[in-house]
Amino acid sequence: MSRLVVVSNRVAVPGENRAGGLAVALQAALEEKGGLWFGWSGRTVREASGALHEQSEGDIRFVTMDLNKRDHDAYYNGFANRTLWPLLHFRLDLVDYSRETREGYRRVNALFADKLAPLLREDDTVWIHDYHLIPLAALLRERGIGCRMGFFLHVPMPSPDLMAAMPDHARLFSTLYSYDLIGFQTQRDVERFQDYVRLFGGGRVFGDGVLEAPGGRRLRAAAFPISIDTAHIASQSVAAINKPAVRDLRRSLEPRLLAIGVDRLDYSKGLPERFHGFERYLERHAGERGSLTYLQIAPVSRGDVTEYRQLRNQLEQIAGHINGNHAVPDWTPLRYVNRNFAHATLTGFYRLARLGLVTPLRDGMNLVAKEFVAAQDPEDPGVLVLSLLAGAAQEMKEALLVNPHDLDGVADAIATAANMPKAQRIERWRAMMDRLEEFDIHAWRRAYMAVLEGEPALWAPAAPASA
Ligand SMILES: O=P(O)(O)OC[C@H]1O[C@H](O[C@H]2O[C@H](CO)[C@@H](O)[C@H](O)[C@H]2O)[C@H](O)[C@@H](O)[C@@H]1O
Ligand SMILES: O=c1ccn([C@@H]2O[C@H](COP(=O)(O)OP(=O)(O)O)[C@@H](O)[C@H]2O)c(=O)[nH]1
Repeated sequence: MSRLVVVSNRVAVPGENRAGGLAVALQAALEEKGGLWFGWSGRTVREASGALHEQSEGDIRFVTMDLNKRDHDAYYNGFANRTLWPLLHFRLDLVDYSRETREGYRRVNALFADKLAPLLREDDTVWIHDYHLIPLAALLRERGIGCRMGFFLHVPMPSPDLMAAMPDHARLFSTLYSYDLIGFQTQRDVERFQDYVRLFGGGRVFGDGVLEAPGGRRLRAAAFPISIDTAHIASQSVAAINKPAVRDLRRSLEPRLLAIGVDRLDYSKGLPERFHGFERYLERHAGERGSLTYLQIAPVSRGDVTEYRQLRNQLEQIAGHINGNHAVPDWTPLRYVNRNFAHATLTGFYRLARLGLVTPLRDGMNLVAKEFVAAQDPEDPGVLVLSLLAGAAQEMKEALLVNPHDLDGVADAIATAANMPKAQRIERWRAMMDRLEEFDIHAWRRAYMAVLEGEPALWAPAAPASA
């Protein structure tokens, strides 16, 4: 059996407790089979980039690499998060492109390849993750690595015309042809990538997910919707109810219902729109005022990037405005917390909540939506209000699906969820939970690996027949 080597920018090294679905999901995926996890150490150093650190936990060996400030600025803060992130989230208006950060991105990817290549064995299976590392397979192949290599894109694939708007797009995106399998979150992402290959990428698209690159190399592209460790989260949420932070939250709410949002502080998550939607709920459903408290957990993310700092200021202003207008001496409608919470604690918060608010403007998947469902009490589950524009909406049709730009729609969905009879809540929850139990994070890893390792598997979580 070949060894699994996972490569990602963000690595959940033991003791690390940072928000982000990729690290949470890959940790769960690696726990089952073990392997090597290679990536950035999370440290920016004064010296030259490239020092390696190694540690092990269980069957997982972690090897991480330091980056210096110049490289980190160009690669992570710059090209990854100011060029590719907005582009891939359909935000051409926020794309900041510079040749300098593009070169920094390439330089760091080349360093990843230099440091990783000597650690690889011929029969390894290498699984590279996300937009930070698009050219890595091509760079490894230049260094003589011949083993199977797969890529998984955790974020959306936008329409081809948007991709083609990025200067020099073909130079970057054509490096994807060096992989054997490219995984996407949804079928729509696959289709948009196929359109790009056909229209701008000089390649051909065949049935069954097969693509042909210019020059004749063949590879596959398919959808593998990422998931969560459903059974683990369900049992964690029961135990978490006794954690002091969860008990304190419950005590502070009574007798009011809780609506919860948990998102990195990122413009893709639609937080200003959600706050405004909540305010619209307070106005449109004035009779219910005081019956529900909205807790938004929003740990600061990518705080060195200008757009993220501006978002933080904007949210502070909107939150102040909402509470200033609607709070009464014994009730604050919106609790806005910029702290990162341990995953286990969050499961307890989810279980307390009657509503989960997940309304991104675009999201590759959104694991919080799935975690919220997995953490509910089967006898008295909460209701998920979910954006149509999150990848998760493709599989979670029993949520209350909303367009996050439609503030009245979000307001009314909050009211509907708050008043939904128990029988209907149970019915909707059960359907989503059944699917999450079947297609959990382990099924995701196995399905991807089965295709990458050459044994085609059917991975199509059946969409429910009706909403
Ligand atoms: O590593 P950071 O810059 O701190 O950001 C955290 C992660 O954000 C993004 O997560 C995505 O992956 C999730 C799991 O597949 C998915 O549910 C979500 O929709 C995506 O936004 C990013 O893609 C990761 O690389 C980051 O580590
Ligand atoms: O304070 C926090 C906030 C979030 N998360 C986790 O971060 C992940 C966020 O993943 P998601 O796919 O929803 O979005 P991303 O941040 O990856 O874009 C989820 O597993 C959350 O439980 C966490 O551990 N602590």
